[in-house]
Amino acid sequence: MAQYARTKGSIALITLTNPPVNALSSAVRKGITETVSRALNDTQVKAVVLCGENGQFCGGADIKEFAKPMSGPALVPMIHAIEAGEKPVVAAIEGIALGGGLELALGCHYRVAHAKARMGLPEVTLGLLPAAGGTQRLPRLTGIPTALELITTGRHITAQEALKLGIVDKVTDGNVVDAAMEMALSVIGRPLSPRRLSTLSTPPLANLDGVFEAAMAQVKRRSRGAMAPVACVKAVRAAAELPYSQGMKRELELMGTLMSSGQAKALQYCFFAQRAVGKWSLPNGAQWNNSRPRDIRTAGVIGLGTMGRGIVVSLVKAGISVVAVEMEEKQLDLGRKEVTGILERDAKRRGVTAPLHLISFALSLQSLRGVDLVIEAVFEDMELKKRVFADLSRVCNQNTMLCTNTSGLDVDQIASVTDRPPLVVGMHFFAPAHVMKLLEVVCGPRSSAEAVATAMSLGKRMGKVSVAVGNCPGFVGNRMLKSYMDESVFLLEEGASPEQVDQALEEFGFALGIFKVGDLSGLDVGWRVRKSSGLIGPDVNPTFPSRVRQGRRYCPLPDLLCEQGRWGQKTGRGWYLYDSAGGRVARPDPEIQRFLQDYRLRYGIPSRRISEQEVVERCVFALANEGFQVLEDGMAAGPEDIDMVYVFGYGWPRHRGGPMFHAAQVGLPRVLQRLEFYYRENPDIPHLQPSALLRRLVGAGSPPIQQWKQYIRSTHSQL
Ligand SMILES: CCCCCCCC(=O)CC(=O)SCCNC(=O)CCNC(=O)[C@H](O)C(C)(C)COP(=O)(O)OP(=O)(O)OC[C@H]1O[C@@H](n2cnc3c(N)ncnc32)[C@H](O)[C@@H]1OP(=O)(O)O
Ligand SMILES: NC(=O)C1=CN([C@@H]2O[C@H](COP(=O)(O)OP(=O)(O)OC[C@H]3O[C@@H](n4cnc5c(N)ncnc54)[C@H](O)[C@@H]3O)[C@@H](O)[C@H]2O)C=CC1
Repeated sequence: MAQYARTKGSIALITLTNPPVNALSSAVRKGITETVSRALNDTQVKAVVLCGENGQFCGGADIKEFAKPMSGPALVPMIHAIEAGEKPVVAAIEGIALGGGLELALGCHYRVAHAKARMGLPEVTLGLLPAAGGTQRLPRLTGIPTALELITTGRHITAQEALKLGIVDKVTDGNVVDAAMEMALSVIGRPLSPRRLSTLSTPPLANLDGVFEAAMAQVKRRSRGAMAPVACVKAVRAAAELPYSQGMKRELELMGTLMSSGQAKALQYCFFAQRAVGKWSLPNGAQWNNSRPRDIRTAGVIGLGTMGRGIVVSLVKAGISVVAVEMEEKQLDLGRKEVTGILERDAKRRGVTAPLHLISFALSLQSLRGVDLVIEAVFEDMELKKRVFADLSRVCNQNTMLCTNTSGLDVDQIASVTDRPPLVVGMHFFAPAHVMKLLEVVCGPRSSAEAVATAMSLGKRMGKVSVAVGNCPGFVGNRMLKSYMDESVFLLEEGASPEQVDQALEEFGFALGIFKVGDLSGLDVGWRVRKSSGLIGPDVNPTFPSRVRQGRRYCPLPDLLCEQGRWGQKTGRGWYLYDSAGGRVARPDPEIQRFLQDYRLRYGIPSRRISEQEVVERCVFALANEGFQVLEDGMAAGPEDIDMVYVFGYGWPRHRGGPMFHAAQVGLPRVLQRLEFYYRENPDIPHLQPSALLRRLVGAGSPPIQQWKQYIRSTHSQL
């Protein structure tokens, strides 16, 4: 899988051939090893050019092989043989040089890149480090601070940046292989020692300790609980302090620990899961590769509140012309100001002009007549949404697709008031919509394949991870979130404090604990939903116990908090105390302690000490348990879909793979046993009752997550 050709008389051209990204599979490594040896031994050959076929240099190690026993030649000696050889080797980098691909290029003596090429060492995102000498060669080339930044973030850089950092020697707009050949011919006979990165010292740096301590503190803050970034800092430190051979030993040691860790497995699972969710299908056989999306050039957004603003920004940044509609002048002005501000700040950061010419603002739905697609983001109120969709049916061209950003209402009911149910889907964004990467595409029973394909592909165009989900209350993400949130407040009733619960969840890896998230999003939002769904308010039978609703345990704590005007950050008080309304720094509030104590006294609930383990298990296993139910109900195509919803929409720690992967990693029998235990203790909490699918999987010997679909008994899958 590496072709060999002799060109221009004295140049050996070695081409990596392993589509689509020329990953370094064992066959490719064997091919490179053999062809490099052939070139070095061929007396006619004076220099070598290494390139990849189909416009891609190399996407790095073959990630699929990580799960298998190692076979074929190892990468490290292969790269070493290139570097140590007595003939100049030039890497011709087109498309990508990532991970092992860039390490291979760093082993070459010269590097020429195409102007559109991208490079990077993204191993950290897979729970690994660049263990083919990347952590040792890059610091010697760029200096320690740059290497630390690139290796700990895994950031891709452009050819221009690579040139500036000295990672490549030349950038060309033309044919990169021709340019590399030209360079190869020009360097024949020049000494190679200064080009062998492993033989160089890292550039001196004052305050080495300070730099590494700051880097370590930064990675620990940025990726709480993740092992790989910490190992990356340690490996680069070895490059700074040890000779190359000992640095390589340290790199290997650290890699060994990471490779066998659950985190690397989780992150690699996420890599493939993220790609798998794009391959959607519907029960009628329509799927990603047989359904054509429409080309969307113009869109309308209705409602310029929290969500509408971010949706407008996302569409405009994808190059789509947008008509933004509000119902009143004041909201329109506020929305216009916010959208313009976000786009201008973003453009300034990137040194480009803000695409403000793509947006127009209006106060009437009539302005949406000619658009290709509309996304509605008005208040979460079924009657209002139905009125808007009925109006849209009348106003818009009969071909216009109509989408709703509802966070949980029945998309089919909304579609039913239109003249075009097949062209209606849910496009459920997450706040802030221009930042969060998740898009749930809600497929109603009458949504056409074309509509689903269009929403999925539009999401991708906006840089989102689009996940197709079924049409049930709360869809996938919010439906599951309910059990997680319920558990967290039940724990407060039983003796925990908001900060104790949050700390346990943040230790687990969540970016923010559940109570901090609540304060951030506004506690009044859920309060309104509970009122409108009849859980609280005048419709509730006053003779019913306060802590029971619809036959199950109910916790009125969030309602009581809202009644006191504690709506979270916006009011300066919620589960925590803030300096002022709109404040961001959460402080524990003694008043909340008293409030919880009084509450427990009033309802005669004994307060007990709750362990961190119980907090995490009850919240996280309840979440996964609902996930099994979502699968059984046919609302998500597979566990990967659920996991990507949580990783990209809810701040789930990626190095734990998502709630379903986490359950598999903990061990399904253990999850089942703990859920059984907690359900025995709390028979009034139905979501702790283990799902039938979980029991079936345990009964079948806990098959790997990739096989779970075979055990789902849904007869009415929506996907
Ligand atoms: C202890 C001993 C020492 C061991 C030494 C370890 C050496 C190391 O240092 C370890 C490594 O190299 S780890 C790998 C580093 N490389 C990466 O992370 C790049 C991963 N790929 C990408 O970012 C995008 O696919 C990319 C940017 C390349 C392309 O993006 P696109 O959006 O254009 O396309 P995708 O849909 O993402 O990809 C197309 C198909 O290619 C598959 N694929 C991509 N990279 C792969 C890779 N590195 N290995 C295996 N498969 C890979 C991808 O799954 C997709 O497949 P299908 O979904 O089936 O089409
Ligand atoms: N806030 C959140 O975190 C999320 C909200 N959603 C959903 O997005 C939708 C909007 O929510 P938010 O943006 O939070 O609400 P919001 O209250 O911030 O904004 C709603 C906007 O719609 C406007 N509006 C109401 N009726 C209208 C009409 N007939 N024509 C034009 N504009 C009208 C209002 O003036 C207001 O500016 C809801 O369905 C909500 O459930 C979805 C995901 C997350």
